[in-house]
Amino acid sequence: MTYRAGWIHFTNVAPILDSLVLPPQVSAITGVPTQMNAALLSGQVDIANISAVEFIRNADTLEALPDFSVAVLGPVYSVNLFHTRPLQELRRIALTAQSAMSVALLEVLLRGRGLSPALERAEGEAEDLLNSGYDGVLRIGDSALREWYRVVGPLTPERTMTMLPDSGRGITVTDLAEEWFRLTGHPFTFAVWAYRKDRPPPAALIQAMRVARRDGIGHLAEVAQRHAARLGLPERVVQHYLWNFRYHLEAPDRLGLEEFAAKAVPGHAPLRFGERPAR
Ligand SMILES: C=C(O[C@@H]1C=C(C(=O)O)C=C[C@H]1O)C(=O)O
Repeated sequence: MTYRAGWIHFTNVAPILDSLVLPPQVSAITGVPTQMNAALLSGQVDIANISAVEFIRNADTLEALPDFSVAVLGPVYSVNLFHTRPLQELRRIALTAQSAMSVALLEVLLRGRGLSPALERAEGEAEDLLNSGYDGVLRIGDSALREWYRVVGPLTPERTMTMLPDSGRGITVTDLAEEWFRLTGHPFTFAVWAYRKDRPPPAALIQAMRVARRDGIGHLAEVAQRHAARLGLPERVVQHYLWNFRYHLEAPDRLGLEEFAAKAVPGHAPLRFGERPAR
């Protein structure tokens, strides 16, 4: 019987997925986070790299691979709130329907500051939405990375990624993972590779994913070059963006995940992970 995978194939997982050779009898589909979350929860696929909040919400039926994550310590560059007034004055924020995780994180961060602006789903470019009645726009993934760079770039030899300002063109960019770090001192884990407890992945798939990740991280400059061309961004931006991710769900990433779970989904079932690979 075929084992079905669902991949959120944003650039941030290119170092794992680009060189992945699926074992025989494993098939894969791709989509944005909310599509892959739904595909896993409905049983359309058996494993997917899903929004960590959906893993937490469904902890009674799901388990996650113990050594795969999309996490960061500090800024992520691609989960951004673009806004035209100070955070405490925001009245109307446009959310993206692609994302479950960033919406849950935004809610936690707003609640922590005692803020309650209206949150509405609306698609489109951040700048267009900011010109049409919204004072905040939440965007994720490749388009958020591109819009961030359009607002705060360009990079010069004197201005590296971490030195870029947080505003430009009258727009401030609040990086939600950096806000999380300021609040907790922990990494933020955006995605885990989850599967239904009764449908664990074949060992050959996990092995192939580990080989692909090693290969991707070992050839990060080439991965960055390929995707920079596709995204229309400088190679240096994409390379920094990619090396900044934590792909191994290490102890700090789990700590961040557990802390987020306690804040966002109080009373959730215990989070379950498959066995750790031998060291
Ligand atoms: C950091 C990101 O991570 C992704 C964001 C997700 C979400 O917001 O639901 C889900 C999976 C992650 O891979 C991003 O795409 O910008």
